[in-house]
Amino acid sequence: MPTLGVNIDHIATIRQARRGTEPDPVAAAVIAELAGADGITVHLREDRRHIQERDVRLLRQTVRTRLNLEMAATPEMVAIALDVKPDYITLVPERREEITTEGGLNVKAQCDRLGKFVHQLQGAGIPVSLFVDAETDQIQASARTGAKFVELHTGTYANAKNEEELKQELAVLTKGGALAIELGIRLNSGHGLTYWNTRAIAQIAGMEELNIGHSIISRAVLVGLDRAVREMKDLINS
Ligand SMILES: CC(=O)[C@@H](O)[C@H](O)COP(=O)(O)O
Ligand SMILES: NCC(=O)COP(=O)(O)O
Repeated sequence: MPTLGVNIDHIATIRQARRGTEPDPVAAAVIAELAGADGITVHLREDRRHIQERDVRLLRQTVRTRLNLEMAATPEMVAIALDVKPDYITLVPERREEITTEGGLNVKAQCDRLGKFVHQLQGAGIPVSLFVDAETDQIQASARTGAKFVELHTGTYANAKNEEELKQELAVLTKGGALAIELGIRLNSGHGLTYWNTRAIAQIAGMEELNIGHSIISRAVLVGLDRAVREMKDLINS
């Protein structure tokens, strides 16, 4: 069964709404690890809309499991990564205007450029994963870059409108996963996974890690609200 990487970007999104200090993603990472997370994932976006460089540097010191740094393939981000040295890096596409990551990298169109980043990062001892759609040509191109992992983008599967679409997308991911394994690439998946759609993805042969954030943090807000309100009432009444 795959391991679970908990993406804590969404904790930082709440903090950045007030540009304040809470909730602190570093504290969230500790709680996630104590609850059994096998890894912590953060996406340091170029526009710094949620996770900040400060978070990544502190997490490097505090995370006891694995720190997965998601980032765009740019010289600025590579310099940060080489300095921080996360346990692994996931290269992802970024568009400033997007609300969240909308699809996988076009590795086929930028095989040489991405290959250079992969070579530089893996040469420094940091395994690289490429966030890709489960398409044959993208997975084949990923293999040509020398990246050790791919992370299959599960967003289209997560957005399926009915059972038939869900089945179709699951078949696409299963086929893509099999191709990655056949080509000797290790397999992760993530994006949009929830308490309802994750099990089937966890059962794909060779799946090593699922990176899940939004659904876990959304649930945490709801299951934690009762206690938070009670604590404030107690404080007021004390
Ligand atoms: C690459 C990916 O699927 C996730 O990391 C996702 O992008 C989380 O970051 P955002 O919440 O900024 O989209
Ligand atoms: N790479 C996917 C990830 O880290 C989490 O995505 P989401 O669960 O927040 O959609």
